[in-house]
Amino acid sequence: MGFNRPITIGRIDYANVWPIFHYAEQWLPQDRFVIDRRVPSELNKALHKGEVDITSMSSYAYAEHADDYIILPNLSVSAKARVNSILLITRKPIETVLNGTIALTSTSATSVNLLRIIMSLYYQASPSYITMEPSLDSMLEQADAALLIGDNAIHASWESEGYTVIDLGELWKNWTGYGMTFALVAVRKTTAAAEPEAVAAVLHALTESKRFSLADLTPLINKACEQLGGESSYWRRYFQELNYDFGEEEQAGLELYFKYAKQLGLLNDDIHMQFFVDHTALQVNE
Ligand SMILES: C=C(O[C@@H]1C=C(C(=O)O)C=C[C@H]1O)C(=O)O
Repeated sequence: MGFNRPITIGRIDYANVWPIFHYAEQWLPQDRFVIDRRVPSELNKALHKGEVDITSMSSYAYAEHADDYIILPNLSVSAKARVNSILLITRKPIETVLNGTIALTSTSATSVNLLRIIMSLYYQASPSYITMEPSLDSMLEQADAALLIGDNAIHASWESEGYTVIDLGELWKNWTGYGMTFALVAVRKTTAAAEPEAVAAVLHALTESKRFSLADLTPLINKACEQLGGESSYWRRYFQELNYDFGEEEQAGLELYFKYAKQLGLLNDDIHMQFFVDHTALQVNE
């Protein structure tokens, strides 16, 4: 029983998902699929409310409603170490920050909770937190440090002379030995049941887009320089240091994050990740 309407796909409105979406958008027919671009925190809510059917989203927000969602396999926004766009930025000594106030971007779910985990379990500190729109200057007027993600973090890092900048992907790697998965692509269970072929088509388009993008980063790098500024060498390294897979290694890192989040009361339940299986790919030979 299919939907009598187009399938809505949520696209994170940051450069970090470009490899997964760049080509896919052109390949998915517009009469069947609608792309909705928003920041992660808005897409997280939209999936929960059913305003989007399939979306790139915060891995933390997936976990909050894991029973209602299914993960599209081997797609993510992860980092093996440095992520370059999830940054705690301050002008003050770290001791002041640990005992002070941190402004958190309103656009994130994974990274704000990663920071809480790092503060509690790594630094054994309990700073105060306030949530704000992502603007470094106003955040640092009201707090001792700011957590930014995505394009806002990238732009802030280009203007960060004289600031201390902590890359949370790098800190997580040095602390735990694991990589970190910040975003996943998930589908509502009801959509996967009603529209398995459409979901399989989206999975195929995103997987092929990732493959094409990573085989030749130049078109994405040119687009990033044009739309977001910066040097092509920056963007080449940015896309190369991100990791778009979600295999055993990435799952192990994310499972540790979920475990710490539960330990701190940031998640209620143990998470059992469920993956979409593309039955349309199974050929029956008679
Ligand atoms: C690598 C990133 O990963 C992301 C971080 C997210 C979060 O903190 O909730 C959500 C999606 C991604 O945008 C980034 O934002 O730069």
